[in-house]
Amino acid sequence: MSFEIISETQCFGGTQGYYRHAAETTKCDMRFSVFTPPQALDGPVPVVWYLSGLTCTEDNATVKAGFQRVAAELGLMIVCPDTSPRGDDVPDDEAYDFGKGAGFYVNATEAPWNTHFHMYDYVTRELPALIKEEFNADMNRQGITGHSMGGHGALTIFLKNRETFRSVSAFAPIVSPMNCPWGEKALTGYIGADRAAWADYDACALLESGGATEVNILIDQGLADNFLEGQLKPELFEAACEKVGQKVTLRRHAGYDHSYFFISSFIEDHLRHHADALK
Ligand SMILES: N[C@@H](CCC(=O)N[C@@H](CS)C(=O)NCC(=O)O)C(=O)O
Repeated sequence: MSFEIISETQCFGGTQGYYRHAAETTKCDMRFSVFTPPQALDGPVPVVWYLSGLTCTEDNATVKAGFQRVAAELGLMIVCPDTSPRGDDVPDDEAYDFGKGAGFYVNATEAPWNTHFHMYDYVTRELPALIKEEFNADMNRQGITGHSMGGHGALTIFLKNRETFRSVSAFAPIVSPMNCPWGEKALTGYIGADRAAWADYDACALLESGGATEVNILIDQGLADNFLEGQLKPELFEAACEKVGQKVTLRRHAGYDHSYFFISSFIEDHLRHHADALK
C-alpha cells in the first residue's frame, strides 16, 4: 500500500512518525501519526488506537498527550488518525463542531457530507489495513482509546467490533451523542433526522442492544470539565453498564478540565490498562 513519510523522529528509543496517504474511503489525502516502540525491531507489537476530539488533527495527541515514554516502556504502537477528511474539495461548516475536524467517526449518508465523511470505514477498515501491511503491528492485539468525540469513537468502534479489540478506554467521552447537543447536531447533519439510525453510533444504545462484553472499560473524567453536564454525561454510560452488567471503571477527578493537561495526567494509566489486556 502506498503511503508517504512526512517525518520520522527518534523518541524514547522508538520512532515518532507522521505519514500521509491517498484514502479511498474518504476520497482525499489523509494524515496519521504512528509511534513505533523499540520492541518492534524484534517482532510485531500490540497496537493502541487513539481517536482525537473536536478541532483536532493527528497532531494534538501526538505532541500533547505524552504517550511516547510509557508506550516505549510497554512496547505499544500508538496510531493517531486525523478526525475528518481534509482538503479543498471537502465540504466544511463554519462551526468548530461540524465538518472538518469533526467527523464523529461515522459514515455520513447525507449530502454533501456523504462523499468524503466516511471516518468509520476509514478508522476501522482502511487505516488498519495499511498499518497491518506497512508497520510491525500485531493486529491480533489491538486496543482503542480516545478523547471526547474520540472517546465516543473508541467506545462505539469497540462495541461494534468486539472481535477486533481486546481493550478499550476513554478520556471524557461523549457517551451518548443521541442525548447531547454536539451529537444531535452531528448525527442530524451526517446521518439524517431519523433518530432510529443514530443508535448505531451511540455507545449507550449499542451497549444496551449488544449486551455486556468481557473486558473492563476504563473511563477518566475531569470534574472541572466545561462540557461535563451539557455534553458528556458519563452517568448515562454508567447506567447503561449497570443495566447490562458491563464492567466499567469510571474515575471522576476533582479539578481536571477537558484539556490535554488532563489527558497527559492519566495517559500512563490508560496505556498500562491496554498493555495488561494485550500482553
Ligand atoms: N475550545 C475548543 C473546544 C473544543 C475542544 O475542547 N476540543 C478538544 C477536543 S473535544 C481538544 O482537544 N481541542 C484541541 C486541543 O486541545 O489540542 C475550541 O473551540 O477549539
